[in-house]
Amino acid sequence: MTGGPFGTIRNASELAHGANAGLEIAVNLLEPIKNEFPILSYADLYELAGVVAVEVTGGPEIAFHPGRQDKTEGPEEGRLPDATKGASHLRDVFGHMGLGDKEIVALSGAHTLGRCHKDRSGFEGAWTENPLCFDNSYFKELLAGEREGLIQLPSDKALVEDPHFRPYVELYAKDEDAFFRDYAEAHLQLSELGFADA
Ligand code: HEM
Repeated sequence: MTGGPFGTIRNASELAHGANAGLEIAVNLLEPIKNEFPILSYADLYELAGVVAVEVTGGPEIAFHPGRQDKTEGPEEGRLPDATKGASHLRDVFGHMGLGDKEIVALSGAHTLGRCHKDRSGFEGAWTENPLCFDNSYFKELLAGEREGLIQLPSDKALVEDPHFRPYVELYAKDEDAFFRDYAEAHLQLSELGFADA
């Protein structure tokens, strides 16, 4: 199992990875908070920002345990998922982080928030009608199929097309509590990769 949050996204070299386009905006927004609370490591600060973002937009509470140590060297480019690829690629990338089918589908539900930008990923548009609200609408849209004005990436569509992913999409579309429970667990797991058992 490899990877984990070590705060290295603060480095210009990692921000320059294609899959991180646009993330310098979030990194820069967090810098004044780091200056005010230097006791927080960058790794803890970025993870805390993630759980707060999910919570304030209406999503589940996610446990947060501080204590991550920052590293100086980031990962090599090419470890993040490629939106133009399908199920086996997703299993490969997330498998290296110890995450399985349920976690892949649940975590993809974070696309209930935000949108794609042509000048960053090459894709354009939001996944849901209300991209500032964390709910299960991403899964409802996936099952309803593509429609004008909203986006579905090839990697999103893989979740409805793959017979092992699809049952989770169906479950989360009809049962938001199940989505919130599995999302919170998977997010916690991802946020504590490589972090001593707390
Ligand atoms: C399953 C594999 C995934 C792929 C291929 C993928 C790909 C992408 C792409 C291409 C964008 C658009 C970037 C842009 O143009 O600005 C995006 C945005 C986003 N992704 Fe993912 N993603 C994946 C998983 C995740 C996960 C696991 C999370 C969080 C738990 C996540 C959270 C987000 C959010 C919140 C945005 C919106 C950013 C914004 O509004 O600027 N994604 N993703």
